[in-house]
Amino acid sequence: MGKIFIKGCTIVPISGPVIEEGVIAVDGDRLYYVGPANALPAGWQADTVIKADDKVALPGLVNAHTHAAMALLRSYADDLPLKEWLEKKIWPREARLTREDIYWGTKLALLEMIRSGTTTFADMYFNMDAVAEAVLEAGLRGCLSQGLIGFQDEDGGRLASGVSLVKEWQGAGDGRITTMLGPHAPYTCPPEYLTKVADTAAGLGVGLHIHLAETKGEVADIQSRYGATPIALANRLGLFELPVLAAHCVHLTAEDISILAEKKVGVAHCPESNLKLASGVAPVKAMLSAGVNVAIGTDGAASNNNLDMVGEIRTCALLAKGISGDPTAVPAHQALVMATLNGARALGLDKKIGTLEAGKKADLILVNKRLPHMMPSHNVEADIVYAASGNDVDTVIVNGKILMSGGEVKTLDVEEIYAEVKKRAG
Ligand SMILES: N[C@@H](CCSC[C@H]1O[C@@H](n2cnc3c(=O)[nH]cnc32)[C@H](O)[C@@H]1O)C(=O)O
Ligand SMILES: [Zn+2]
Repeated sequence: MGKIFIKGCTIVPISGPVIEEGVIAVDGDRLYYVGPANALPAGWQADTVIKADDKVALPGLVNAHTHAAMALLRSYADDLPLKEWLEKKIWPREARLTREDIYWGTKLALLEMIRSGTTTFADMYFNMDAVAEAVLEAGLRGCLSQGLIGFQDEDGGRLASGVSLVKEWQGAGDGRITTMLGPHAPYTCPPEYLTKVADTAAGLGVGLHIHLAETKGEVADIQSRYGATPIALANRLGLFELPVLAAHCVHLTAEDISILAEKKVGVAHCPESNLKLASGVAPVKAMLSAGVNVAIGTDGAASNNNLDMVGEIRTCALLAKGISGDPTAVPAHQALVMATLNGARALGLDKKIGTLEAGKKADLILVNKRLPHMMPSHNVEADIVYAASGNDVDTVIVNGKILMSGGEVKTLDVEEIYAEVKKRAG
């Protein structure tokens, strides 16, 4: 750790206007100064100096919905609707995954995330202690939840392991690991089970990570079983009295949108997964104008099929315009806010991360702008959203530690990960 001085970069702080030729001073795990070069207090000495006049600095990206270990199942089953994809392909394959498979699949995902500028991710899977170990090693930030499928949890063993995850890992890695409980969805968790999970989460002081209103089929099914939309059902059961991170939220009524806004539910919009599974397109413009906190996630690499948040931001912005017929929907700055500050808020981390401001944790990325597709730089936020890709990320810092520089990830052994995942891909 120590002190890092990044000089000469274009800064996109998210919390304010773009700063040209700015500097960032990192002291330990925190941002000490972010601003124009002439304002840094005299006598501030750094251990590491990064010359960044050809770079753009942004807050680290927040991937608000993943199943990281599914990187092992990348391109394992494609071109199917959600129900068939899950029931016929994914769940039978997941039943054969070992704890070690999940550890190595997660390491592959973390490598890909760091490589493309993600510094924080919200993950729902199983064997989450293996995921936590991988997060400790890789150095990024993870908000982890044990996925809970109610009808597979007759004896309560899965809920118990979700509880252990919270008790054993909350705050680990200097606070880099936080936890939630992960009731999978209203179609896999009956109402009594959802209530039980919510009560348990309330007792532990953590939030919930759930899939809601992903497909038309789900909405029809929940409506006919319980006489309410998935959102209204979750509200009726009291889930939204807790902090909730709700993935997808594709098929919504006007009333659903008001509930999401009023209850301050964090929505993880996953545009590419929704497109690929043909689940539909979430009403992002309507949610944002109603004041819903909409963040961006990739979902797992079996339904995306990459974890590149820079690409996901672009898809989000383009799709919102295309579907609404309004080119002003989700402008570039808004798309970046969604992928940083809104993600931080949805994970309950906005006091710590999400913007580049003195006092916040030092989670930031440097993106190369000395590239043909980033020239001549009329508007750097638009360049990032509409022209860049995750490959352009050069440097990643989390909690004041350099995880990648010059495109080289320092905390993970790339060759070892490739060998392990190839071996386990069957
Ligand atoms: N079956 C697990 C718990 C589920 S983890 C989360 C689950 O969500 C599944 N999943 C991945 N993407 C999606 C999606 O888009 N919608 C619904 N489920 C998904 C994923 O395959 C995984 O089975 C156990 O043994 O305890
Ligand atoms: Zn998911």
